Amino acid sequence: MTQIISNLNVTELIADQPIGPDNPPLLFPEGHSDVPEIPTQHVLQASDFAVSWEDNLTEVQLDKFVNDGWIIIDDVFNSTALLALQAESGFIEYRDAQLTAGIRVSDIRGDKIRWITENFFAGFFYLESINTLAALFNRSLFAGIRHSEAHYACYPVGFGYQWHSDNPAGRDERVISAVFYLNDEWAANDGGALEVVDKQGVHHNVMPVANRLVIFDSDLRHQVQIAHRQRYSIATWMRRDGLVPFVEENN
Ligand SMILES: O=C(O)CCC(=O)C(=O)O
Ligand SMILES: [Fe+2]
Repeated sequence: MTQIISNLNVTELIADQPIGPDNPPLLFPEGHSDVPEIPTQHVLQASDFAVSWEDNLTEVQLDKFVNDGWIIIDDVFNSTALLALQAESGFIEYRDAQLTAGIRVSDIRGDKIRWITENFFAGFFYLESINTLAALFNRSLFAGIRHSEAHYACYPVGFGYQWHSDNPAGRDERVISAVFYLNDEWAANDGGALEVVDKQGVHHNVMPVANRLVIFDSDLRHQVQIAHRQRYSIATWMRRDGLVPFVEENN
């Protein structure tokens, strides 16, 4: 099975232009002699993930976040960035998510995950863009975020994630949670909604549709309803503690 094919050291992500669902970004090993020289090809770069967060986080949105604890931003990235994230999410090797060190409880949490490190390509640009969103939350709401972390997640058919908050009891390092969805043409009968209880106690169902970012206070309770179709996302947390270098086990 492919190890990390989006490793920056060994691969280069090249996107044809124009790219579309039938022509996704391509991954080629560095120095690979068979790579075609197509002059219109575009190497993915951080600027492809530039988002004008100020335009999305209007006063109305910020007020809603303060009062209700959650907001949705749709159509977040341009199609190049979205396709690159979708392609990367489909290629990487996932591992079983853990609840506590070494213990897996798939009745509670059925997702398979892969933490995003600098060895990722699209995912790392995503995280950099999220950091500019965090800076905006710091400027406008004094959120006190010092770094962000994120993992790709894949929920197999028949799995969800039971009610929880993203800060385990006695912890408060996670300030804001954000989940970015990657699923084209997700229908209501595919299940897999994120059900979140807002600060007023109202339940909301959020469908995991591509290019949608749902942002919520990490203390809000939420669950992922059982998915009837494979469900892809990037779960993201903006944290108040300093950056801890992420060391991934090589197993
Ligand atoms: O994928 C989602 O909609 C939410 C995932 C979640 O709650 C988590 O990973 O903590
Ligand atoms: Fe969660």
